[in-house]
Amino acid sequence: MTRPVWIRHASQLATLAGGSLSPVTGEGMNELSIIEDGSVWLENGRIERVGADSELEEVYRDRAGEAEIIDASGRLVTPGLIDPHTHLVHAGTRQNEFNMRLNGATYMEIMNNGGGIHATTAATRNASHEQLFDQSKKRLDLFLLHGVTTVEAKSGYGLTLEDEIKQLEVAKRLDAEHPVDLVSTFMGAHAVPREYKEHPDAFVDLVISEMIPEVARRKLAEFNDVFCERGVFTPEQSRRILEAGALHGLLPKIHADEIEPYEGAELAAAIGAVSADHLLRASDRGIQRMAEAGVIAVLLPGTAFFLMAESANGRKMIDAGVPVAISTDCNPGSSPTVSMPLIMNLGCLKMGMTPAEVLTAATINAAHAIRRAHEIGSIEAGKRADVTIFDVPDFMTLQYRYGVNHVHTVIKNGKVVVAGGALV
Ligand SMILES: N=CN[C@@H](CCC(=O)O)C(=O)O
Ligand SMILES: [Zn+2]
Repeated sequence: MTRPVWIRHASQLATLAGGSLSPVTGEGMNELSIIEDGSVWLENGRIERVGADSELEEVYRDRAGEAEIIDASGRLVTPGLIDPHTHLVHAGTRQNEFNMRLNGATYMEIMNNGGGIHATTAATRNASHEQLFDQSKKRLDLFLLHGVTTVEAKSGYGLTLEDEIKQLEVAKRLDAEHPVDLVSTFMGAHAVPREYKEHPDAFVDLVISEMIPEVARRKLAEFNDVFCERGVFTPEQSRRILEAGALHGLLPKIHADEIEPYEGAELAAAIGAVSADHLLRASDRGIQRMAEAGVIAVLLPGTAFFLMAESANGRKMIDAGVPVAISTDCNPGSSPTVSMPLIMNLGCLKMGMTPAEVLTAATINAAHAIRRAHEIGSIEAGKRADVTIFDVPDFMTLQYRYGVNHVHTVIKNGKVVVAGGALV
């Protein structure tokens, strides 16, 4: 049995309370529900009580001896960060392509010439379960060191039933064996594999008739995602794939309007997707429709940064009433980072978001984007005891002193898993 943990005297305890029922929008994204000189009691893996330190002192004085006490004086305490969009489970790296892009090649040119997603697909197909597990676990350790306690992970580098299942099984094992929780998404429609180059519709049929039913039958994923992009999957193919997934209980997500405007945001709204992700080139009409339909925009400013493209217009989306979440998009081609703190910095610097908005986007709205807001994303009694402590005094300094990992302590399920910036 783990001891209770009592976090005391946080200079700012950003609880993000009050947003669990529906994604936070508009001015609400600036409301962090901060408690100064804040205090949290964690017990049996749950948050038991949250409030001013003087209030918890009254309640827990007699039990102080039982608890592991963490003095958070001068520090910022937030919900454990949540990354709602990653391609965590993959083999190999693509620094050669980075160099090619720096020399003028484009992301899509590289992919159309057999590199890009195809290169990682070949490496992932060739890797054993054990090799994939080891490589992905290293990345997951780094996520934890950067304050992240829950990660969404997509398949999509197998592109055969067997290899997609291999990726999803690695994710399932990581979820079981690693402190970070994983939420799985099936993304068999990440690219048309080379062997189907001349018959893309036959591959779409395979995804629909064989892959989706089997992944759902084995309960290996909760979400279904597709790369809707000119030269990859058309909006019509994407719609078929997402509707087929929904019939099997897989909730739709979509990689939309990343490289070119392609009516992905409009499609997300039309089918009621949980989220539309990327949106660098989303149209004003698409943004409006997403706001009306309540589709969450999962914005990935690291991808725009690394692809040297103009970022999604987070400011415009928030002002239009779209609920915004942010994510690393961790993958070996377009965003090989594991740093949610850096992503929050980029949210401010490249997407016009405020320090408060990026924290909302990386916690409670990220929880909504993976349908976990009833469990995580805020520091409220009854929720899972996932908490991150930063060695900065307030949420503004977290963005101001950019590019640095300020994570000091991470508590996952009520257990201290990072202390003094190192894995315990
Ligand atoms: N755009 C599609 N998929 C990934 C990149 C995958 C890769 O390049 O390996 C993304 O979200 O950016
Ligand atoms: Zn992605």
